[in-house]
Amino acid sequence: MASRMFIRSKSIAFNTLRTYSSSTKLVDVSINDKTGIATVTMQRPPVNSLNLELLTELNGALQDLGSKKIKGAILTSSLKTIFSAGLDILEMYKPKPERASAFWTSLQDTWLTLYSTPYPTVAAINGHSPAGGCLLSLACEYRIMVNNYTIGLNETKLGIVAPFWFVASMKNVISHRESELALTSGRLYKTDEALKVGLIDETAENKDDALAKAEKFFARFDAVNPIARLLTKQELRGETIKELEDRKQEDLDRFVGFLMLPAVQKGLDVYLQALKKKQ
Ligand SMILES: CCCCCCCC/C=C/CC(=O)SCCNC(=O)CCNC(=O)[C@H](O)C(C)(C)COP(=O)(O)OP(=O)(O)OC[C@H]1O[C@@H](n2cnc3c(N)ncnc32)[C@H](O)[C@@H]1OP(=O)(O)O
Repeated sequence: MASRMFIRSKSIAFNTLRTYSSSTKLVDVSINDKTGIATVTMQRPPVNSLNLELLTELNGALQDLGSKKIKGAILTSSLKTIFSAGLDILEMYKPKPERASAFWTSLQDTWLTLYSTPYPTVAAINGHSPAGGCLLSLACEYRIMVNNYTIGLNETKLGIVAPFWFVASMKNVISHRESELALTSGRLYKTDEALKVGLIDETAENKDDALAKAEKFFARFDAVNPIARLLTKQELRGETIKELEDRKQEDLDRFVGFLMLPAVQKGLDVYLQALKKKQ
């Protein structure tokens, strides 16, 4: 983990700022050359559900930013009412074991990259953000959420269990007690409720407001030594990162084994049917 961060901290010092824009099919990255702020936009309609391809592109984009001199990165969505619907349930429903392994590994890797970025990160949560969507935002350093949406780790509502690093991500942001209440009941918080428990840091009127507030958050570091900032982040996050790095294979085996259980497949089937019937 230490090497993950140190390599990137060197790149902060040696690269120069330049205008940058890159768009893959599922992720758009742009760097504002005046502010030095990168905006990473997930764009997988209809709901930005996280499949193998989106996660692979997102991880690549976040890693690339580690070699550029940026002031910070904002993670957001191109969709009007959804940040991310979480993991693509179709990746878990009747999966081929090899695809399920690649999918889960890409989620682990994306979380590891985002949780340990050398640059500051803000989630501009411009829509609903259940489960894996909430996980992505929890991996950022700061969360700004547009009013009247929902966020939370609702895994138990799908009959599945949030892995230890999902739980740790939440416990590192809100209290142990609130995490227990939230996770066991699969609670989705409305924006104002999320603010009250500290799951998000600020609310916003709309996406533009969220982006403007993110810029102000990054300005907090103008007078802070970037290496001191990074080492402090590493100190605070290192233990959680190391636990997943040490238990990555065990976590993968559990995930694939869990998906193969008939009761889990039945639960996902019921949940998917309910989602489709909603219309
Ligand atoms: C011990 C180790 C065990 C490990 C266990 C595994 C742990 C893994 C943890 C999982 C975390 C997850 O992320 S699971 C995903 C959880 N996500 C949700 O519960 C969200 C479900 N979706 C919604 O609530 C809503 O779609 C929405 C609020 C996000 C948006 O609502 P809206 O009304 O705008 O859109 P629709 O509901 O009509 O959806 C449009 C379209 O998208 C399909 N859809 C929605 N969400 C997902 C999804 N997560 N994956 C795949 N597909 C999704 C929905 O069915 C609609 O499809 P159709 O147009 O075909 O009907």
